[in-house]
Amino acid sequence: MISTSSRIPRALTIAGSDSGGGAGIQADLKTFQELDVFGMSAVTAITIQNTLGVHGIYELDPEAVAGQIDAVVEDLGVNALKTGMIANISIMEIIADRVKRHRLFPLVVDPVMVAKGGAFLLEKSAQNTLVDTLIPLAQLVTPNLPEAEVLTGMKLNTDESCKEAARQIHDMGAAAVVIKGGHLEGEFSTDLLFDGESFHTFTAPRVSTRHTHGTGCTFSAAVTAELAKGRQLTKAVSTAKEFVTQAIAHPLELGAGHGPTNHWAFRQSRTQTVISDSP
Ligand SMILES: Nc1ncnc2c1ncn2[C@@H]1O[C@H](COP(=O)(O)OP(=O)(O)O)[C@@H](O)[C@H]1O
Ligand SMILES: Cc1ncc(COP(=O)(O)O)c(N)n1
Repeated sequence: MISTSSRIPRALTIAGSDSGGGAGIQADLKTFQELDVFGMSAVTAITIQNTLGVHGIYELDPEAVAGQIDAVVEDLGVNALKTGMIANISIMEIIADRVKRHRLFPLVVDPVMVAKGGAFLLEKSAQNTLVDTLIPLAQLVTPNLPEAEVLTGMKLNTDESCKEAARQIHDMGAAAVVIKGGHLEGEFSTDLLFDGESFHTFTAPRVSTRHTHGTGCTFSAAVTAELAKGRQLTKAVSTAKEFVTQAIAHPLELGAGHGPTNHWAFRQSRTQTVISDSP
């Protein structure tokens, strides 16, 4: 029998564990699975977390993070990877080392800094280290608005300022940038992609909901899954936008706080069949 394993797209997430299952490693693996991609993980930190917030963080030894990356790369192979919560500079530096050593590509960097509840998921002094380590290695960086402001030092309150920020992050060495518009207000939620040559916008109706825990993780994981299948960047971002929009629009209403999104909503939106009662 001919082995088909080499044709199965495989994606790696390097991120923090969210015990509540809505963000981090758990959101990434669910998203990979929903998009028919085999998911693998390298955990950077374990968070004690639920919909009410982050109640504790246990950072892993950088060598433990590197060991997980080496183990999956050397045996299973990685078609695309993403980073999420990185916790500290030592972990960031060892991830950058492994990306270079194994020539891992394409790399999606979600520059996770602060959880929606306010907890720091990356030590503050490491925020700008991203610019010297991982951003220059990235095929795509996916900051939300506050993260783009930290990276560029700009106040982002107009379309033109967002475009300028995207240009600046591209100039830091990233091949492409998506500035996500979830933190804005208005009828629509629009994300701005700059691929080094042109700008593309991805717009969906804004859903009025408190269940937006893990939206950024889910979006960047969906882009990574699509890149693992060999999709072109604009198409991958477009599918990811559709995935996260469905996940937000069909909330599961779990937990007493900011609940998770619905990771199976995208699949259901594609497979819904019309049931007819005629004989
Ligand atoms: N209320 C919402 N309605 C529709 N889309 C949203 C909403 N909030 C966020 N999004 C989308 O979810 C994705 C993640 O964005 P955002 O929430 O800004 O990221 P993060 O979780 O990193 O803060 C983006 O595609 C954004 O447009
Ligand atoms: C482990 C982990 N990674 C990322 C996030 C960010 O998600 P959000 O901004 O929705 O809180 C999180 N809360 N926890």
